[in-house]
Amino acid sequence: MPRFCANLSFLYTELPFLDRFAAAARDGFAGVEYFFPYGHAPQDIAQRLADNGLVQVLFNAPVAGPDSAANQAAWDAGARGLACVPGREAEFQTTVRLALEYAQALQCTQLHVLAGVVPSAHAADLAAVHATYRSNLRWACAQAAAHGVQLLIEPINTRDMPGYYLTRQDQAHAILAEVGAANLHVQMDLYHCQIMEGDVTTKLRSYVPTGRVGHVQIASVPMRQEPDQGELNYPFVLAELDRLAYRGWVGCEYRPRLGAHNGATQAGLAWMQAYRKPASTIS
Ligand SMILES: O=C(O)C(=O)[C@H](O)CO
Ligand SMILES: [Mg+2]
Repeated sequence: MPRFCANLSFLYTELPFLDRFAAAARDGFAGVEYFFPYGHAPQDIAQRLADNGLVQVLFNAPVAGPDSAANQAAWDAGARGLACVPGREAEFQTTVRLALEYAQALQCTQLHVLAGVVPSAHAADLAAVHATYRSNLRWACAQAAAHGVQLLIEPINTRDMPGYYLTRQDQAHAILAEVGAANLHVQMDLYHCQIMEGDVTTKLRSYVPTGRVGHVQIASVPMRQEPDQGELNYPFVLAELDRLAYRGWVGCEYRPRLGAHNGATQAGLAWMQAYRKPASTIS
């Protein structure tokens, strides 16, 4: 039976951020994830988690510096992380330190570290980009291990994030092997995987049994809406995750097709009932 968590950067966006926790709990989610908590004091978020009996499943390290407004402005301007960017290692380290402080306060054991877009100055020198990514991840994994946190890296499709460095599952698992840290795992977003590679079931069969898929996310393809339409057959895919004994969370990272008005997320959640049936009844 999949354990679904609500991505609060995509769901319930008609509500102020701190009110999305209660909405997710009301609709039956046991956990939440989102992009960035940094606009709020960690204790305010911890309170919402506690009030609603929710697990903080994961969030992202900032994509720029330690300042929340600057981070949001950088994200809005297209910044997608620093881990692979040569010359910005010190800034990368400040983002990881801040994220780990939040992880501790939120009792969150997983942190997604975005790879970043390959800077145009380094487009012809991917070896330097790769070496920076590897050494930044090694450093970050050591810091995270001291906090009992698992780091995640996520292959992302280049239609949504042009120039993003990490785009394929095999690339991500090769990085894991190179970095050699036990607390580095892959965030396998099936929406991105289908767009970049397809053959999703075979990829699940290859990688879930390795124990290195730390988190899965879902959305329909190509619309990135509820997982009950589009080219991926989620009843089959989610039953396959059960067959493979995947024990992590499944993040619902989609935009409700009814938009962002009051009730749109809840109205779109009928799909979740189907997955509460025993896997053997889904074909
Ligand atoms: O965009 C995605 O798919 C994600 O999961 C990330 O958190 C991007 O920030
Ligand atoms: Mg994702």
